[in-house]
Amino acid sequence: MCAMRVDAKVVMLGKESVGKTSLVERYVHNRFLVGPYQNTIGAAFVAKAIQVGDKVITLGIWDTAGSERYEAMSRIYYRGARAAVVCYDLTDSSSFQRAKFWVKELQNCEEHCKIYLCGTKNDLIQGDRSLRQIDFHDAQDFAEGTTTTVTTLFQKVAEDYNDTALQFMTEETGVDLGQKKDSYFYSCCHSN
Ligand SMILES: Nc1nc2c(ncn2[C@@H]2O[C@H](COP(=O)(O)OP(=O)(O)OP(=O)(O)O)[C@@H](O)[C@H]2O)c(=O)[nH]1
Repeated sequence: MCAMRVDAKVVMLGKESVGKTSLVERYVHNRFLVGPYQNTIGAAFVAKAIQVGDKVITLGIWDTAGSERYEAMSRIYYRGARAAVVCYDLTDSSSFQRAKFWVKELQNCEEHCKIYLCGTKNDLIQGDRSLRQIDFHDAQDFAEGTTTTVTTLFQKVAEDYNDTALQFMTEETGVDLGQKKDSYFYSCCHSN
């Protein structure tokens, strides 16, 4: 058996039932789980290799449980993460409050973790605009850019990781790097 070497740890955070597991399932296995909702207990791990230019970056994705009951455990999973995908349900304003909580916590505790804010269940608001509870501009206040699909979101995570890794290498050799970006946000509006 051959174990996969993980280059970057990625953590999924957000209120329960916002769709973190569905997002990871969609991205890694290209499927949407049907049937009754099953909450994540503790956390689940999956690794995925992504081509970035001529390199292959392997993301190790920790899908945490959203229930506040598991909050202390989620903290263990974000330690040392290079990226956090913080999810909120576009039809649930309380999930946006919870997302803000995680963003603040990551900003305070994980200075090298890049934060990607991700609005989920876009299909529901496409079907009925009145269901939208979080204004695009509210999310934009937290975001520096947008991606539209799950694939582009994780591709961006891998590319940003690659750029930062290169930056650290250059720093060590003492070459001038120009501007340094430590932490910023991306917003993604799809779960497909
Ligand atoms: N309509 C719609 N439903 C979704 C979407 N993503 C997830 N769901 C549904 O929302 C429910 C919760 O999805 P999960 O992916 O299990 O949510 P989670 O954030 O992992 O939940 P926890 O494990 O409790 O933290 C399930 O019934 C999903 O089918 C989406 O994009 N659109």
